[in-house]
Amino acid sequence: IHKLWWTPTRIQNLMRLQGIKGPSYRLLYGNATEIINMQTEAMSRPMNLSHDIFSHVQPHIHSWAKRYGRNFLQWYGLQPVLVVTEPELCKEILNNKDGVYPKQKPSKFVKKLLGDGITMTTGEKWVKLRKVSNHAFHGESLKNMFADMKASAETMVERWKIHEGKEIDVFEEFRLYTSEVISRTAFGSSYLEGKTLFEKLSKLTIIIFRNLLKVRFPGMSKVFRTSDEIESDKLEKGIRDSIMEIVKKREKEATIGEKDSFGNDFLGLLLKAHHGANDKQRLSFEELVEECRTFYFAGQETTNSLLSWIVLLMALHPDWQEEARKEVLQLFGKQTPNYDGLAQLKTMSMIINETLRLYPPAILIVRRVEKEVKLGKLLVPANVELLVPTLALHHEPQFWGQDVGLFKPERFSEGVSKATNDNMAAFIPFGMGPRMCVGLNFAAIEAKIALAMILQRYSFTLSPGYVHSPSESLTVRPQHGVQVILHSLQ
Ligand code: HEM
Repeated sequence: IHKLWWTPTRIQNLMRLQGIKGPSYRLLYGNATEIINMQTEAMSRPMNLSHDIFSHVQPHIHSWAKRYGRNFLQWYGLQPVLVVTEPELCKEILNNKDGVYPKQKPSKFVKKLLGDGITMTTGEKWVKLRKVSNHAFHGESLKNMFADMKASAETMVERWKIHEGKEIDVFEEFRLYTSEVISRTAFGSSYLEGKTLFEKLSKLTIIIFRNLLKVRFPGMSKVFRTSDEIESDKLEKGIRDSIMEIVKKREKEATIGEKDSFGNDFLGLLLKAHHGANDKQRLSFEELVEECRTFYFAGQETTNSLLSWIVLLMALHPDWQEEARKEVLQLFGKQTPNYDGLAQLKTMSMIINETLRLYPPAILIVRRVEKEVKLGKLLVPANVELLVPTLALHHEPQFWGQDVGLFKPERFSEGVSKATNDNMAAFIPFGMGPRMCVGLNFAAIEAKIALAMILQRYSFTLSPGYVHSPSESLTVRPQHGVQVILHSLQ
């Protein structure tokens, strides 16, 4: 009774007294059933070709924010979740100056994907992991990865030759491309070598999303295991085995004891940290495997969706497609784009930003309150989760104007701070503060090189077969792919 009724009622009352309303807590399930029903209903309706996707993808947040106000309380089962869309509060949470808003505790399904790796962990362990990935995905290291990205993009556009004049599903194509890029650049491997690993990651992602809101009686898993629990255990083991194979192969190739013998890519750096002499910096084998799993996932899913949405938007807006092509041809002609030149693609950056605003691949950022804390004027009790809904902020007319749902890359013509009126929390596709995306620059270069090479060779129009259905499955992805017709420019 204490856990199921007294605590939720106390928290609900405490928040109501401070003006924070929300859908009422329901015994054991909280608002999980309502959320699932609203999402199922929204997904069952076809969507017209509009970019007003907020009410379609997150109908509960859309409708409850309207009904209860900018900040409201909802319940994932017994877990109270404070949804925060007030920019000042979002900033306070994400900047996390005093370390009072750590990452949420992952559910047992999420743990199978992300473990206690960089995206989930805190404290000294996070500092140690972040140091390795900062080194691997910034500055010179990033420049060194460019040749592999270019080669992967070349392979992709070569493959497209057989689709000239025909329909092509770019979501599927970018899945291969982004898998190839992260395999080659970070792990010195290839998509084919990691094929089963990616397939298992993809299946695990679907299971995780399916179970995010499922409520189970405490201790139930010890008595009865669902088919998803059994399947996810198998997938977790399969992923681990595939990663071990890649790691062992690299270890074998290396001459232990020689400087840099493990290589300078991400896997090489992880192995160096694993075999390193410094106790404090050393990674255990478990930590190494977790990091590989995280980057195989984070490095692929997000950029895959982003590239697909960009192509959709450029197919719908041929004027912007033409502008972007003009810029690429002016800078590179028909030559393969070079690393430094990519930074000068201004129109393309505007298109990327506007796509990230309308279709941010990562739509929720979650933190938790460990001990009672003052957030702005609100007193938030311990164990409440805080949810910063990126999609809601990116689709807020108060920040972006009444044309919020329109694709208008010109918003970003004078940079992000001008586009947001210095309201930093209005545009956070890569998060904000110390936990901001490690792969931001990597993703930007990966996207630009692919788009530049496509624009040099092809124009594209939307296929009549395309069905618009942005759906959430850890990232916002096109449920039925993005089909376009390719027209050769050669
Ligand atoms: C369009 C592409 C991408 C988007 C939209 C994106 C989005 C995000 C967001 C919103 C966060 C912050 C999460 C939070 O604060 O809780 C994040 C963190 C992270 N991202 Fe990305 N990401 C992208 C690409 C990548 C790539 C390519 C990689 C790897 C190469 C990557 C690796 C990570 C990692 C490791 C973190 C955790 C950082 C930490 O907690 O210190 N991401 N990403």
